[in-house]
Amino acid sequence: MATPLIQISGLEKAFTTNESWLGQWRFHQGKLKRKKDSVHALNGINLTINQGETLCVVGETGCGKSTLARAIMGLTTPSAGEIHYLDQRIDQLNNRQRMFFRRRMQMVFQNPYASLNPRMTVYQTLSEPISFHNPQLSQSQVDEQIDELLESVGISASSSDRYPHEFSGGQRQRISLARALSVEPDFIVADEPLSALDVSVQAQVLNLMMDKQEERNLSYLFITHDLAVVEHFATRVAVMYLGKICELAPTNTLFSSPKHPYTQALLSAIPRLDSSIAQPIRLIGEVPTPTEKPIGCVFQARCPYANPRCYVESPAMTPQSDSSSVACHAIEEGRL
Ligand SMILES: Nc1ncnc2c1ncn2[C@@H]1O[C@H](COP(=O)(O)OP(=O)(O)OP(=O)(O)O)[C@@H](O)[C@H]1O
Repeated sequence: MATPLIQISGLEKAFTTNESWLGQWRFHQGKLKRKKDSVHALNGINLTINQGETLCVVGETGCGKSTLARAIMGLTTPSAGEIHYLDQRIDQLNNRQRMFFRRRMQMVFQNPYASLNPRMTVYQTLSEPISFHNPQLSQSQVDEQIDELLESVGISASSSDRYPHEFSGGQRQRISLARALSVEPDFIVADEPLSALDVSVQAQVLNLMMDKQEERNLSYLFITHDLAVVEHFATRVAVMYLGKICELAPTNTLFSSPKHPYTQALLSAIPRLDSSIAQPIRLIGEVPTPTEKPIGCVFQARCPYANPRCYVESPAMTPQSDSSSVACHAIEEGRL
């Protein structure tokens, strides 16, 4: 039985895009009115991440994947909803209260060069979190941990006095991973950690992450656009569209029988050698702007199965017989 590590319920995030008081005034029907413009990045996310699993989040650009990751890590404050780490609510913590969770939860970013301090050597980058979270360790114990950590991610311990710019992209991402692992977390959020790397290096970093997961029973929230990586790496997959999850399923189930029309379109775009597999599904219609809070199903404008109900009522995530859950009226009504 899977044990939930992170539980997210009703998570919403709206960004105000015209913060300045002056910028909020508009002429509307001959009258001057004040209006804050918002981008609704997350529109009610419910999600559980279990201990030891890799939950991959996929969806097209701007659907809210990074905002979800940042909200979990406390890097952006949600507008509504709750996030729990085991039985502790963590979305309202101040910096001091969050300190314990910084140790338990770490993040690896897309661009390893931007996320490493260029003025710090690898030794300094790693010794800071280790010493901060383990004040009882002597200097020689810290040094020993750094050497072990570097060797474990395939970086020679003798290069610890070098700066980030002296390493390749793949090596820098390994150092970022070593920094995340240095505090022995339970959970790592990885926001497109492979996209800045070339394909052979991607495979090395991915294998390293899988090894570390096995060694330490780590849980990952892994954001990627690469469906081949998802198929290889994920335990479960959450498909997002316009700030909502439209399908959540074990990886095999999702790839063998995608249910939501958006998931079907997304997976049909994967090039396959087998020509008997159906042609890519082309989605028609525009992606609605996230400045308007969606009414009804978020996918309505592009869905070939949309009926009047889809324009007024938001579909709830409904469990299916094969352990997946889908939010779609057409499936619920047996039209798909
Ligand atoms: N700080 C911000 N201020 C205003 N709008 C923002 C901010 N951060 C994100 N957004 C908006 O929120 C929406 C979701 O953005 P987010 O970065 O989470 O998407 P994403 O799915 O991670 O995209 P990508 O795959 O391109 O990284 C987008 O419309 C984006 O423009």
